[in-house]
Amino acid sequence: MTIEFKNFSFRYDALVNPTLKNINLRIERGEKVLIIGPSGSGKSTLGQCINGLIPHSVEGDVSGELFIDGRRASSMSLVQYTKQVGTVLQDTDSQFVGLTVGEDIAFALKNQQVPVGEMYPIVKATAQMVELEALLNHAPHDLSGGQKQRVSLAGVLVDDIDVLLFDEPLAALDPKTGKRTIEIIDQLHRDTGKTIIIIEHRLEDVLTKHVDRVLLMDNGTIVADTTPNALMMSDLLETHGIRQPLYFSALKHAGCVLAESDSPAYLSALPVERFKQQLQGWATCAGRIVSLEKNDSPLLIVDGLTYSYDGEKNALEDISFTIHRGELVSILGKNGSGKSTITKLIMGVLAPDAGSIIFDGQDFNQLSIFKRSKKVGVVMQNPNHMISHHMIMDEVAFGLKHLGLDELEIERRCFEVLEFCGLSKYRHWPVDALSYGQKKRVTIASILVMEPELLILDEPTAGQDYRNYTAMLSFIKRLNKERGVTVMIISHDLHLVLENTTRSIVIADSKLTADAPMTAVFSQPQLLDAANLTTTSLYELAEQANISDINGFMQQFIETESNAK
Ligand SMILES: Nc1ncnc2c1ncn2[C@@H]1O[C@H](COP(=O)(O)OP(=O)(O)OP(=O)(O)O)[C@@H](O)[C@H]1O
Ligand SMILES: Nc1ncnc2c1ncn2[C@@H]1O[C@H](COP(=O)(O)OP(=O)(O)OP(=O)(O)O)[C@@H](O)[C@H]1O
Repeated sequence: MTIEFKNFSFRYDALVNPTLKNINLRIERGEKVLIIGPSGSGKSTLGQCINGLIPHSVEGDVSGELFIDGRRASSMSLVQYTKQVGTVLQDTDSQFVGLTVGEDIAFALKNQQVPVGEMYPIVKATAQMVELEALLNHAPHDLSGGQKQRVSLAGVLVDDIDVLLFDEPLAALDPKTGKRTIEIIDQLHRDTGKTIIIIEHRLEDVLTKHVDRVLLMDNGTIVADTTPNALMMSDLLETHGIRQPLYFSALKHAGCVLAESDSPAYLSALPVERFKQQLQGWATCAGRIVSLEKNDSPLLIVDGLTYSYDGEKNALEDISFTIHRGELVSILGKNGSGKSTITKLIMGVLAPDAGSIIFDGQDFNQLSIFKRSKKVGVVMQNPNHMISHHMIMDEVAFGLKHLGLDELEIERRCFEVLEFCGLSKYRHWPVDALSYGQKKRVTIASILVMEPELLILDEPTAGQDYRNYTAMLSFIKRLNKERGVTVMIISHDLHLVLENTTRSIVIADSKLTADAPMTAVFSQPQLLDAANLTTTSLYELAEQANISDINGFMQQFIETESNAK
C-alpha cells in the first residue's frame, strides 16, 4: 500500500495558520520510515492524516491531495482507514476499548472475525511478546503508564493491516522494553513486509535496528527526507535541535573522523576498532572518581514503605531511602515496578500498608493531601491527567489563585515560568491546541510556579524534543542550585539520568535494588538488567573500544558535554 501526499496542507479549525504546509511525500509499500522533528513541528498531525483521524475526528481545512493505495483519501470513511492503518497513539488512555487487557488485545481479532476458539492462543502469544501475559485479566486503566503502552502495542501487533503507525511508542517504556519493542517492530517488518511509520524523539533507540528513511519535520514542512547514515553526516540534527546519539557525540569529542560508509547511524555496524586508540586516549584524560558530597540534611526519609493494591501482591515492598535537601536524585526501574506508587504514597493519594514517610522532620502520614501538596509538587506522567483548565494561563495560575496572591504577582510568576518552559508565546492559547509535548510543559509550569520544596517529576522528558528538554533541565537544575529546590526525577531516560542526576535509586520488582552514584549504577550491567534498564550506547562504545575505566569514560563525556553547553 502506498501513501502519497501531493501539495497537502492542513489547518486546525482552532488555529489561524496551517500546521502542515505543502507536504509532498510518497511512502512505498513495505518501507520503514522514521519521522523526527522538534515538538510541535507537525509529526502527530501528519500521522493523523495517515490514519484518518484528520479529517474524520479532528476538524480543519485540508488542501491538496492524499492518496492511500492510489485512492483519494477524502473519499474514504474512517472504517476504511482503520482497516488499512493501525496506530499506537502517544496517549494510550484514549485507546482502550476492552474491560481487560485480554479483551483489549482480542478486539482487533473480533473485527477480523477470527473464531473465538482461535483467539485465545493468539492473544496469549502476543501478550507474551510484550511481557503482559500475567496481566491479561487486569483492567487496562489499573496498569502503570508503561504497561498501558504495552497493551496498545499488543493491540496493533495482532491487527492484520498493511500500515502500522507508531506515535512515540517508546515514550513510557522502560529501556529494555523499548529496545525489545524496536526489535519486535523490526521483526514484524521483515516477516510481513508491512509499511512501518515511527514517530519518535528517541532517535538513538529507534536506530538500534535498520530504518529505510528518515523524514525530518520542522514548522509543518518536511525539511529532509534522507537515510539515517546521511542524516548523521549532515548538520541537520544540530540545526533543528535534535540530539545526536550519545556514542556519536563521544566519537566526535574524541576527534574521530567518520564517513557515511562507516554506518555512523548504527553503533552495531561501526568499525570501532579503527577508533580504539583515539577513544582510549580521550578516556585517559578523565580518571576522576565520582563520589557524592556528604549531605547531612535529610528532607525526605522513606522507611520500610510497603503497599499492595489488591491485598495479594505487593506493589512496593519494604522500600527505604533518604533524599537530602538540595539533591537531584533519579528513581529508575521497570514498568510496573512501583515508582509512581511511591509518589502516590508520598502525596497521600494512597496510604501505606506499612512504613513511614518523614518530611522535614514531620510525619507525613499525619498530614492531609492539601498540606503535603504545599511542600511537594508532583508532575505526573500523562499531562492529560493533570490539566483541568481550558486556557493555558488559567491552568498555570490556578494554584497561585488558590493561595490568594494578588493578580500582578500571579501574572509575574506565571510569565517567568512560562518563559522558562518555552511557552510564553502560547500563554493565551487553549490547552487543546497544543501538542502532547507542549501540554507536558504546561503541567510542569503549573507545578513549578508553586515553588515546592521537593519537586517530583514523573518522566519529565517523555515526548519532549532535545531543545525543550535541555531548556527544561537547565531550568530544573537552576531551581535546584539557585533556589535550593530538591528534585526527584522518575525516568526511563537514561541520558537524562546519567547527565543530570547525581544519585540513582533503582527499584526492581517492588524492591529497592540500588541507591548509589549514577555512574556506579550505569557501569553494572547485571544490576541494570534486573531493573529492565539497558547500558547506554556510551557504555557499549567504551566496551567495544576495550576501555577499562568505563565509569571514568562516561564521566569524561558528561563533563565535556556540559562544558560545551
Ligand atoms: N487538536 C488540535 N487543535 C488545534 N491545534 C492543534 C491540535 N493538535 C495539534 N495542534 C497544533 O499543531 C502543532 C503541531 O502539533 P503536533 O502534535 O502535530 O506536533 P508534534 O510534532 O507531534 O509534537 P510533539 O513532538 O510535541 O508531540 C502544535 O503546535 C499545535 O499547536
Ligand atoms: N490503580 C491501580 N490498581 C491496581 N493496580 C495498580 C494500580 N496502579 C498501579 N497498579 C499496579 O501496581 C504496580 C506498580 O505500578 P506503578 O504505576 O507504581 O509502576 P511504575 O514503576 O510507575 O511503572 P511505569 O514505569 O510503567 O510508569 C504495577 O504492577 C501496576 O499494574
